[in-house]
Amino acid sequence: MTTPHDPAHDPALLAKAETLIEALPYLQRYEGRTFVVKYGGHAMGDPELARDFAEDIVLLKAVGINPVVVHGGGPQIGRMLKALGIESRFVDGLRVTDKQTAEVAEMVLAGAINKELVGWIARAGGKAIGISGKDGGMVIARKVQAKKPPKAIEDDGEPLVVDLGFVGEPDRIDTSVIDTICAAGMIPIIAPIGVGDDGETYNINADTMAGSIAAALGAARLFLLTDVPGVLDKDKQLLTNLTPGDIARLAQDGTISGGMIPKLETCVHAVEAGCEAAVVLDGRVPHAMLLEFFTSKGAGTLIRAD
Ligand SMILES: Nc1ncnc2c1ncn2[C@@H]1O[C@H](COP(=O)(O)OP(=O)(O)O)[C@@H](O)[C@H]1O
Ligand SMILES: CC(=O)N[C@@H](CCC(=O)OP(=O)(O)O)C(=O)O
Repeated sequence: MTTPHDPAHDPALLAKAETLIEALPYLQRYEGRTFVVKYGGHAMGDPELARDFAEDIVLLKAVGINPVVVHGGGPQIGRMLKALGIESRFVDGLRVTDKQTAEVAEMVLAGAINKELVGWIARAGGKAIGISGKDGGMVIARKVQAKKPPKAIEDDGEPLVVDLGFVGEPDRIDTSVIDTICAAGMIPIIAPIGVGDDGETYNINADTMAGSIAAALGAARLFLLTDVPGVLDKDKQLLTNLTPGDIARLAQDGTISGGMIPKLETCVHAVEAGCEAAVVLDGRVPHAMLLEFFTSKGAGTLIRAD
């Protein structure tokens, strides 16, 4: 004989219901708002994580939030350049981009990766439109000049200005293309490529692109998915809340370094220019974004203006 299953006393089912109820105030507060999510090239290698990511994005859309995805693809560009016998060189974390490299970057970002992500969203039951910053004249880029680190300072004491070639940063953003896609019930997937006033194609760092788009949209959140649990202190403990002032101190005392510096500069720019808050979180954790957003515990590091 079997005992009939009693859902009212099943602890696992009750826990699921509690999790949904815990999400209710967040759903009410953010309905109709925009979340910009940067999905980095490192996180894309694992198909299970890509599937989880797509499900999270489709869930956000289903509950009335407008997700806007900006993706990277640095490792994938590097592999394609290598296969073509072209060397990759980085200065200040930015890829030195000659004409041929710009063509490869556009092919990999706006072609292969962009359409792969559109496919993942479709498999999760959503509708995505894949575009780059060039489409609809959305992102007009200006050329970036990099300064080499202090050790490269020349004899006359002046930092050596390096010509990065066709590396850009957003100068002007027309958000009407994004608004149109969102209003049609679809999810924009954006490759970090822009066009200059000179008509040239510019390769834009994906964090920078996401931050500028979040600021232009006045997004409720900018999520930057990376390969660490968030910003860590000198004892490797997670710093859960930071302001631009805290970030300046952490940069000065050397707590943050490498790729985390431009990433946090992007967050500071975004929160000071109209985005409500930015979050650096671990893209290797399944459903990290949902945990951060829909539970009271949160995850990762939240950055708000002072
Ligand atoms: N204080 C810090 N906390 C966390 N990560 C840090 C810190 N300082 C430097 N980092 C480095 O920043 C890296 C994240 O930046 P980056 O490699 O540019 O990420 P992504 O490729 O995901 O854009 C981490 O993998 C880590 O090595
Ligand atoms: C100018 C510049 O460096 N552009 C980046 C664009 C891709 C990117 O940023 O990808 P991830 O987020 O995966 O690193 C590049 O060429 O690698």
